[in-house]
Amino acid sequence: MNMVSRNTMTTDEFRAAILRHLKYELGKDASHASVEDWRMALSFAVRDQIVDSWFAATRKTYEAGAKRVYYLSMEFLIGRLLEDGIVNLRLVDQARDALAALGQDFDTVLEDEPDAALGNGGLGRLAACFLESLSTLGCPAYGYGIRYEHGLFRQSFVDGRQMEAPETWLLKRHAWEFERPESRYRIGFGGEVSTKGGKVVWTPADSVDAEAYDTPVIGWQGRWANTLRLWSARASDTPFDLDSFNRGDFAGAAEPEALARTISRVLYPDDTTDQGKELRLKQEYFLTGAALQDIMRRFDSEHDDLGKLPSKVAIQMNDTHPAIAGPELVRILHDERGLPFDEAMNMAQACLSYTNHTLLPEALESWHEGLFGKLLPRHLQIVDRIDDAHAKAHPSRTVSARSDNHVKMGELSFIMAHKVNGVSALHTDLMKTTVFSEFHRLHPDRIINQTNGVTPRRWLLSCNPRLSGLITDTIGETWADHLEELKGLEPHVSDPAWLEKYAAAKRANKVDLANWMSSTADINVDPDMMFDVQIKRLHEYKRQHLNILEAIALWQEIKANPSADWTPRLKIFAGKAAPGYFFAKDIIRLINDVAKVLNADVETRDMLQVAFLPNYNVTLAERLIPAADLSEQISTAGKEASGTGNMKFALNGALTVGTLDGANVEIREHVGAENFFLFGMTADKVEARRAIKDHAAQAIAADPRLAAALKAIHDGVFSPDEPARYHNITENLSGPDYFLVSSDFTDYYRAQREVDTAFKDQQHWMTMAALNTARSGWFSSDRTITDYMAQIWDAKSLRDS
Ligand SMILES: [N-]=[N+]=N[C@]1([C@H](N)O)O[C@H](CO)[C@@H](O)[C@H](O)[C@H]1O
Repeated sequence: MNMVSRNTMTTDEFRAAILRHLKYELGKDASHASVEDWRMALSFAVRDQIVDSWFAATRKTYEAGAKRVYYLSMEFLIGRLLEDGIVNLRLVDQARDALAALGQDFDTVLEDEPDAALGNGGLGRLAACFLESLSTLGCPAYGYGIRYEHGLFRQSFVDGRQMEAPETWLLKRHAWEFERPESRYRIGFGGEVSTKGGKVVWTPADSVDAEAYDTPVIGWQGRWANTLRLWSARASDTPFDLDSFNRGDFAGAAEPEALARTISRVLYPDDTTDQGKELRLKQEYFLTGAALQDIMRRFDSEHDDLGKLPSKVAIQMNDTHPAIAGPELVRILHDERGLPFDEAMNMAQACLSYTNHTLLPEALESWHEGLFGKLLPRHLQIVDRIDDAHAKAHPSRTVSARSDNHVKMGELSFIMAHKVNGVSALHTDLMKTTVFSEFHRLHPDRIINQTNGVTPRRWLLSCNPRLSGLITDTIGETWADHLEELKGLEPHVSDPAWLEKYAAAKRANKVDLANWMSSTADINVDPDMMFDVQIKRLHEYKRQHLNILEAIALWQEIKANPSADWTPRLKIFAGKAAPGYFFAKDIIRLINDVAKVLNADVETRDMLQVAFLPNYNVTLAERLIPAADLSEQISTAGKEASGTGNMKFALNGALTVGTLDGANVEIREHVGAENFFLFGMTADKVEARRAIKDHAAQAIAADPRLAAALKAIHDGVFSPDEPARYHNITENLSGPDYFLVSSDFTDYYRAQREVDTAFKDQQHWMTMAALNTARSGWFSSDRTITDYMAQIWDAKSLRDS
């Protein structure tokens, strides 16, 4: 059996460590300690071991003069870190037993930790999974991001409407960051560009300081740890204006610090939408400028030959948000280090690579030259020279980084990157045939695919201990960082006794979720219902409104045929809408209004219920995914670049009902078409259908169920006190319906009835579920990062050296 080394710390040693930290770090004795005190004491005890690995990894990297990967991202959706540390250090039993010996409940202590919600959705969570895999693989790396005081807003519902409140993770103590006052950089904005002594000099008008906060990121078995360095904004000069204070202008006195801190105050809550706000551009340059100064300082401290830079530094731009890294690195190499412009440009390009995460036009960042030039006058000049150099090298080109008085960040990133990747096979193909088709013609080898992945430590081992226990009992433990070994489960799937255990794990997870829902959200559900789950950001292309439309049609069918052999189903929704995205917020309200009617309907509620759980975040996902039977991945084909929730569900034995979009395509290839409920138009069919003027009306005319469901919404069945409340939705779905909800409805309804039939045969269903788990090993972020290391970064693991 493939065993993994144990953590040698004993429960007694661990208990002593917790007590030592409680006394000397928190100044508390056990009898007066709060749950937060115990959480902090436990965290410090875990952190001790993480810091040991961290120091060892840092030392090894320096001694080897190794190449480092720098992952620049405006988002790192970390979630909680305590359990992640305990699981990666293999200290679960010791922690649980040590706390029990101290009269404390492990789960209660874990529950006390706030989520670090420093991201919007998939892009941010991917960055966090990538850092954990970089550490697990022992690849020297830094994540660079912003230490937002307020992460993604807290969501609640009032009369079914989304309400937003500031997120306040920093109001609670946490043990995972080390302030680094010595790592502080000045970031300039605005001002003048002049030439002095033949050299171009940029003299910023304003500046803020970026101060570093380091969080160690531990890998599997604690064999390596890398650094997540988050920047916090500080006033460059005097943070406090004493003169104003003495004049009694107290607000004025605090203004310098308050203004500076604005830059790292809050995360912009938009997922796949370009905000285009000045503060956002300032945030992007703040992150990138600080990161590049830090990267160059570290390089200079180890190397005195600038020519070595590309062989020691690999910089990944997580979408276009840090795309200013191109002009900034050229500015440093040309203006400050004196390299000729073309040489500086080529060297920068050799260091830089760019990941595109979406094709949605509204998400592709572009800045008006007025704003860009005002904030970054020298960078605008450099962008123009970069664009001119590219035009000179490619006279036939029809694209540029500068057009319609804007700086196009996608085009700039493409020109400044030596490799550009998409995040699923379909998405990468669509990049080559749509938004980047001309660039692909000019640079046929630059676009490559790196299908996303998820870390199996958080998304299986930690969040689903029952299933993980069964897997380990069956194939040993090395699957945790060799996820392809899950294939070893296949021979056991046909063993009824084994399958029984598999089913029991799923059922017990569902019971846990049902208990949690009744205790926290006062929703009482039967764990034998099918748990049908759609959890992701609210967006029309993700089609949560198609899902609720199907629920309404099913409800109407059940009411028409109450005695039919229906499959009891609970539809669970969770997800936030960007505060300014009103159509998405109306979809949330509609789902809550439908839930109110359906859950109160005594004739049908045993057959169909709907629940929208508030404040979706990483921790709620960890609670929902292990308990799911059905995973809703129903986006309009060609719109979801990859998806990563889809991978987490398949890994945890939820069957997918989905379109051939993003990574759904590859999930279906890996798990087998017979273990996937496919529906809907393919990406090429979508374009053709959308070209038909009245495509929605045709679909509605052809499907009475669809017509009846839309009519119920339109007539105010779910909003009797305001019948016209959802006319904007019904008019959209029977009119423009850009995301083809109506045109895909009939096939979706058909697929859902197939799901109902399949779920009745639990033996068959669980067989399909177990095969999903067994065949999802490829979707580990360890595989993804291994490929990035080989095909983009040319970086090596130092873990076992
Ligand atoms: N921005 N962005 N893009 C996304 C997600 N919304 O964060 O990136 C994710 C990570 O690559 C993708 O899985 C997802 O399809 C895509 O829409």
